[in-house]
Amino acid sequence: MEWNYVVPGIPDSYFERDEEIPMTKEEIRALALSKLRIRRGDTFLDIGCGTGSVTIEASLLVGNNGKVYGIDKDEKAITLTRKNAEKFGLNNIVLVKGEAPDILFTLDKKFDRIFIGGGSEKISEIIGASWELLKENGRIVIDAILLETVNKAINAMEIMGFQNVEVTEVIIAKGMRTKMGTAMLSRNPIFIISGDKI
Ligand SMILES: C[S@@+](CC[C@H](N)C(=O)[O-])C[C@H]1O[C@@H](n2cnc3c(N)ncnc32)[C@H](O)[C@@H]1O
Repeated sequence: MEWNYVVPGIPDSYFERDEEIPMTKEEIRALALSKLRIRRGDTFLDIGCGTGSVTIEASLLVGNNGKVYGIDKDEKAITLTRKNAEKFGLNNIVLVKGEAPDILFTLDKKFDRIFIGGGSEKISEIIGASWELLKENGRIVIDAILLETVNKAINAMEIMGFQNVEVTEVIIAKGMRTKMGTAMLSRNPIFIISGDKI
């Protein structure tokens, strides 16, 4: 599979899927990647890589001089992400099966950018660990569905000392053709939380 465009937002249909494994959908993914402000050569950590769509896009954005680490507690998610990495012909990706936050301390690596797409039950601890793993001037982005996760994430980010903490709520509606015309179907709201380690 080829993606030669310089902007993120690979169509969802380009990815191998498994009905048991969730995926960050293309519009939300494009926004989250934009908030991450990824640079060529960055070292990127994707916590809860799921289907691998964020891992794949980050891999393309950091390029051959960069590196992407994908973590998931579910072996099936790791296998699916690997399949997608192969489908897109990417070789700057390292996949590790394990549960955050514990697995994060075994990586022995510092990161320029961290994305948290899973792990809502332990979000405070995962944000704490991410602070330790982020380089100076590193940036974190968290996708959340639950209000409780947003609340915990903001508190944890403030306690750790993240700067420029911002919360964006996104509600995507997609057009669906009906006999009468095009009806808009809303998806559930997603919160995108971002901050800097300065
Ligand atoms: C919404 S999905 C992420 C989708 C992914 N961003 C993508 O683009 O395909 C969340 C993932 O986080 C994983 N997860 C949840 N809690 C975790 C934890 N504590 N440590 C590691 N992975 C976790 C789940 O197994 C699931 O695959």
